[in-house]
Amino acid sequence: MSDSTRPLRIGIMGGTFDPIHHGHLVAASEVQDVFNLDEVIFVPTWAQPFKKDRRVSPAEHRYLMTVIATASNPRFTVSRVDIDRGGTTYTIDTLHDIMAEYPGAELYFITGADALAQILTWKDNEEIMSLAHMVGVTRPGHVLTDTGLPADKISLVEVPAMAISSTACRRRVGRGGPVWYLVPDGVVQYIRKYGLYRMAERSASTTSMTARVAREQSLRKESEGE
Ligand SMILES: Nc1ncnc2c1ncn2[C@@H]1O[C@H](COP(=O)(O)OP(=O)(O)OP(=O)(O)O)[C@@H](O)[C@H]1O
Ligand SMILES: O=C(O)c1ccc[n+]([C@@H]2O[C@H](COP(=O)([O-])O)[C@@H](O)[C@H]2O)c1
Repeated sequence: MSDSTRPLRIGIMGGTFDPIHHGHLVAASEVQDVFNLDEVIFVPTWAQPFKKDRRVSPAEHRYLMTVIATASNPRFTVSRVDIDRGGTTYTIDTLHDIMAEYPGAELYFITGADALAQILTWKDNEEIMSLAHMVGVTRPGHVLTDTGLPADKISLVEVPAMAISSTACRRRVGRGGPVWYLVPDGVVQYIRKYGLYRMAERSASTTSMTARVAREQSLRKESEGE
């Protein structure tokens, strides 16, 4: 329950969310509980600086999937600040935008162990840590550590292990596999409705088609005695 005499405590979960999955949701829910956060704001990126060489789904799809996934939790909201600002998504800008919307709030920026390990390479990371408390959460396959980071600015939280990544979800859909129970039901249906992540399937089938045509051509040449 929120205490009106203390500042609002706002969690921020930034992510590419392509698609959002239960690993993101469990992490946010656990941190909300541990720090008694009034709200956790999910902030889909526009262009994450370290993912610029990747194909990423249009921001509106990622935003809508995030809205669908979080709709049932009264403490979860979704912000468009990174999408509407556009350009490269730097967390320092995210924090300034959220601070402008919630003056005086205490900010808690939530990251998985993999993202936390890179934080010293983020733009203006010292200022980031002066504006928000960083909360690193456990993630299967990654070591959660605060080595080299200022102890008073970081907390480490163990969350139920969810061995899920957006990459694995995209690959599953691409090969026609299920993502039920890895992502919320509404997100499964959204992915199907808009045919997201089928490129991998198409390019795989194109590749196998190309290989088959080449094989057929070489067999024909052999039989024609060339
Ligand atoms: N299974 C998980 N458990 C804990 N934290 C997670 C998990 N998946 C993602 N996160 C954290 O959520 C934030 C947003 O992650 P992101 O949207 O990049 O998902 P991802 O699964 O890592 O995506 P991709 O596979 O496309 O790189 C990051 O801080 C990341 O570390
Ligand atoms: O500010 C930076 O330099 C920076 C560099 C890499 C990642 N981030 C942020 O880290 C969050 C998680 O990103 P991602 O791609 O792992 O979902 C997201 O909010 C990104 O904007 C931020």
